[in-house]
Parts: sequence; C-alpha cells; structure tokens
Amino acid sequence: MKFEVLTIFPEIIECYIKHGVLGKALNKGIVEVKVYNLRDFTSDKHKKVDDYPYGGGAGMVMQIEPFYNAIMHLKADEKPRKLVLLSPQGRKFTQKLAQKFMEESKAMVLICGRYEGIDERVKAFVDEEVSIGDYVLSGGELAALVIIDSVVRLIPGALGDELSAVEDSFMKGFLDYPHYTRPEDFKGMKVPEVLLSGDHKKIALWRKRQALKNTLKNRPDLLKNLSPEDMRILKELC
Ligand SMILES: NCc1ccc(-c2ccccc2)nc1
Repeated sequence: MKFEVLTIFPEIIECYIKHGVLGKALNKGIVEVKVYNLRDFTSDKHKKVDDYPYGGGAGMVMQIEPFYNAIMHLKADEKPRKLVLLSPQGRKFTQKLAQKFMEESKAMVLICGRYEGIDERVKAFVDEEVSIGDYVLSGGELAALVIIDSVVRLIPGALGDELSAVEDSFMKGFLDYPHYTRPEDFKGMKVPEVLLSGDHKKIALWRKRQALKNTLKNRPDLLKNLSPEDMRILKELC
C-alpha cells in the first residue's frame, strides 16, 4: 500500500509516521508514504499557495495550480491511485471505509488543505472527499494521518498476525470491551473476578455484554442488525 500526501506542512506527516505500528509497517515495507510539499509545485519565487477569496469574506483560499501540478506529476507514472480530499464536507470516514480503502486501493493520494479551504475546482481531479468528523481543523493533515493509521492497521501483517480487539469490535459494529492488566488491585480498584477465572467462555460472554453495554450507552446508533444472541444479551441489559 502506498500513500502520497500533498501538504504545505510535510513535517507534520513525516514526524508522525516514524512511530509505532506505522513506523514498523514502513520498516517492513508493508506500506510506503511519500510526502509532497505543495510549495514545490508553485511557479512564483515566493512559492505562493493561497490568495484572497473571490466574492470576499474572511481568510485565504488555497489556489488550484499547486494541487493541479502535483496531481499531474503523480499521474505521470500512469499507475492507478485513489485521490482523496480531506475536508469537513466529505463523506464520513468509518472503520468500514478504512477496510474498503485497504481492500480496493493499492495507492492513495491524500490531499490536505489549509487556510479557509481550497479552490473548489480541485475537486474535479479527486475521486473522494472524506471527513473524519464534524469539526473544523486547521488543515487536512491530521485527517490524513487518521486515514493512514487506520488503513495500515488493517493490512495483513501490519499488526503482527492478528487484528487487535479494537479493530475486531469496530468491524463487528460495536464499541470495545474494557481492558485490564496488572496489578490486580490498584488502591482498592479491583480487576473484575471473571477475568481472573480462566473460564474463557464466561470471559467471552462478559466481554460481549460489556461491549454491548458500552455501545448502548455511548453509541446506540451502532446497534443495528444484531444477531439473535446479541439481541438477547442487549434485552437483559435494558
Ligand atoms: N474532517 C476533518 C477536517 C478535514 C479537513 C479540514 C480542513 C480545515 C482547513 C482547511 C482545509 C481542510 N478540517 C476538518
């Protein structure tokens, strides 16, 4: 999987990807991340990337030319790639979309805006506009990192041999169950007895109940298409 990121702040991306699972995946060659500074695709000596908005209003808008030049530069190798613009107006990014990106795209271009946004005409050159949530950030870079991180974790081999419980639960459409580790008693706060029982069937049932309880409490919108067993457990919780 290859990610190509277009941004005016390459260091934001370069710093983050060195660490943790992403860093390991890069070292293993499971993923490649190339970062391009949009200023390198300008044609003026000041490397200008923004200008005043037509129609007036506050702030500046990023000009189309650097984006266009960068996209044409990438497309010169004629390899297939999915071009994704990060924006608050995009389609909501979910674990399922992360799975879809991982399965369908060999290469993704993540296009990061700044300022008040980017010239609308850039969208003529992208495949998808994606939002990681209903809030405005200072730019698309954090959203790009969210997408890279969540997609890379799904690549077979990136996490060692198995997905984590978190991915598992989100893939099933629930929130995660609680996790505990040593010490067994921290200032009187004890680990639930069931987790010390060694009874794996009981532990699995407890975890499912907790995951459903958490989901019911914090994300009832995720509780759809439940299996009869999960529905039975949920009814006990209500
Ligand atoms: N969905 C999160 C998100 C993504 C991008 C931006 C953004 C902010 C400023 C300029 C260009 C993009 N904001 C929020």
